[in-house]
Amino acid sequence: MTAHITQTESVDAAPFPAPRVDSEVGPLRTVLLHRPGLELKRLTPRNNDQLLFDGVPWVDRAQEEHDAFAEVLRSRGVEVLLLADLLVEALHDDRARIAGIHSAVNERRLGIDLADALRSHLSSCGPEQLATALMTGMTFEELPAAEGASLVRKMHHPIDFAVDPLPNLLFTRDSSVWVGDRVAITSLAMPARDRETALTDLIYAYHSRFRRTGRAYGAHSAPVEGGDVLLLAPGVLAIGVGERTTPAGAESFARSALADGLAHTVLAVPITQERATMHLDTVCTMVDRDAVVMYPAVRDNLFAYPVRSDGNGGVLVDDRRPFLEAAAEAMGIERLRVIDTGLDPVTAEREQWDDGNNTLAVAPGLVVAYERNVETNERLEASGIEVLRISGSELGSGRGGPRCMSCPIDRAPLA
Ligand SMILES: NC(=O)NCCC[C@H](N)C(=O)O
Repeated sequence: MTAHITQTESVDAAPFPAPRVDSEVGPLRTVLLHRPGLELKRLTPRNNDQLLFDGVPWVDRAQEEHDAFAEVLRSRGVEVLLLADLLVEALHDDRARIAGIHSAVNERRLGIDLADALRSHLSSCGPEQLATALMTGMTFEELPAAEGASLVRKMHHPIDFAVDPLPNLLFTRDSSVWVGDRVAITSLAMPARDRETALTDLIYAYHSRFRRTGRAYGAHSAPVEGGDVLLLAPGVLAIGVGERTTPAGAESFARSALADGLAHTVLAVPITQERATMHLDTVCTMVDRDAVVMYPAVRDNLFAYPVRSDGNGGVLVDDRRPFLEAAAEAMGIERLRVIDTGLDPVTAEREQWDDGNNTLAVAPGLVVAYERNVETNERLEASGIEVLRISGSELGSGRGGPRCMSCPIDRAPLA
């Protein structure tokens, strides 16, 4: 599990206004994306399952699709920050370098000698080369030649990973999440993604842009992934509990958000523990102030445990209730509108698998969605939602859509 970095207390005048995110749909001003890079070229039919991809993507095309996604956002006035750029910039700080190297060198895998050698190799790298190693990983044959005598190295296959690649960096949604003016570094459940948070942690700790950003959640280790956290309205969070976020993760995230005054109500929402529904945002995302797009198969059996503060640093947990009812009440609205993703169960299941429900709101009633989910998009439009279509034939092989591939850093408040 990643150790969280204690944030520096620097009070340098920041050239950027303090960012914040209070909702899912407030006009998007700044977003963090990751343009897929060489780490995707590490995927093979032998390792793709373990690395959480459902196939082996055509990397050049995935990059083109991602560039088009970023361009759609820019064309709507959104500032796009790229994770690799932030990482390189942060790695100019020696403390960030130490943290990055520490996260990459696995002594259990490498043994003492090779771990030492790798540490000194990475220490000699410039910020760009180090960032590439941290994201792309290293095979044993890519280690510097000087370690040729290591038994560990001799006994590994040359293309085994000495440092694992991080192909799921593409899904920036999961490794950090903003609530109000604070950022939470999450705790990722799957070993293939564990190290991603070491990178978001060091970016938010050491990149000059985030020097004044406070932390939410703190150094908790119970799994919570950003794809499970929905900011339904200012002060109202929903947290999916399923394959990734655990009950303990939801409880500690809720406790922390309530104690910090970042939320008044947290809805813990059980979801089926399987790959197709790995996060809450695979079955439900907000498309307007009072509307969600939702997989019809879960519509009537999605429940929520409302969690509130007891006023004494503890929490009160209510009995479970239908999610839509509990959400509307906590949001202070009469009804949360639901746009179904197709009535025919086979189409609905196909489009859910292809992230039809995983939309990214650019503003109330304006979302980015994969073009392939034809029926879902038509239904959204029939309900008055404007859909910006992007292609995702290659991007989608990692099983994530526009919301998964984006971490909003700044949204304007809802009027
Ligand atoms: N929020 C999301 O649903 N993120 C998608 C993550 C996909 C990634 N391949 C994973 O299995 O974790």
